[in-house]
Amino acid sequence: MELLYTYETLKLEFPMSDIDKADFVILGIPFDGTTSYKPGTRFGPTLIRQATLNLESYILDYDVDIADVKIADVGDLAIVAGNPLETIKRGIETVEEIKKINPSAIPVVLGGEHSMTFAPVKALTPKSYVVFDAHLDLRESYEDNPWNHACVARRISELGIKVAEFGIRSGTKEEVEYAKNAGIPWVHARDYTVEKLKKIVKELPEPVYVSIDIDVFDLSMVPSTGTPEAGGLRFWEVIEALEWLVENKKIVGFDIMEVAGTELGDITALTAAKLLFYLIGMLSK
Ligand SMILES: N=C(N)NCCCCNCCCN
Ligand SMILES: [Mn+2]
Ligand SMILES: [Mn+2]
Repeated sequence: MELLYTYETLKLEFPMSDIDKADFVILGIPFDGTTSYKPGTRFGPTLIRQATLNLESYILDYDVDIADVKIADVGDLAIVAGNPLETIKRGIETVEEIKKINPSAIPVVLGGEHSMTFAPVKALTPKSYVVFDAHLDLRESYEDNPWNHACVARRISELGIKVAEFGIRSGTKEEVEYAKNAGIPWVHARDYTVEKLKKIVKELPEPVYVSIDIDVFDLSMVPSTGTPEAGGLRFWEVIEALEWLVENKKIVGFDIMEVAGTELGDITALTAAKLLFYLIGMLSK
């Protein structure tokens, strides 16, 4: 089924479901028009899908086989090159189309730069936004653009959605001030513990949208990303947090953003593909 603004792309290797029968609907948003350091996150959706070919579909520790999960993949959004706001508008319309066809499906967005997260969040209207990221993303504007990827959490906060951030190790004094005044809790990567996450997240209203900026992981695991930062979280630390989140909060959607790269089999895409399987797996258990 073709939606207004999407086109067919590489699919996962096992049979995919139709949107109306799916539990998860994958949408790629290959936009990297505002990336400020390393380019290439436009290739993220394709690189992540291709990296899943390397993985067993059976998740040992969950006893869940992703191949048995009803997943639809609508392909990638037809972006508007260089225009984040127009692309976001198309993204909002597309996620709304998906929910109209199948209100119970969980949209899964593969980025593309983090500014695109505004689209599923605006379409799904969660009460809370939990983000794993190296960056606060609370700038008012960056490089003369309020829709820059460094501003996405601020645009979401301005919708009245409760924001909580984990794995942070980059931001400006102004962003820290904004977080304080807006009541946005955030945990620095060096101080992170799952107990601190639980204490903050358990107070958040539901439903929750979960966003993973792949640069939350340590640089060694994700060298191909828009703005890489050393000192990140470990893979199983984030999985442990997500498992608790999924167990304790209603999740309306999630995304994996800022995966860049130019080569098939890039380790950043492999990290993202494993994360994608684990997220779908834990939500399917
Ligand atoms: N959310 C983000 N990815 N933020 C990145 C902002 C750009 C940081 N570069 C600072 C440049 C100063 N030399
Ligand atoms: Mn980000
Ligand atoms: Mn980031």
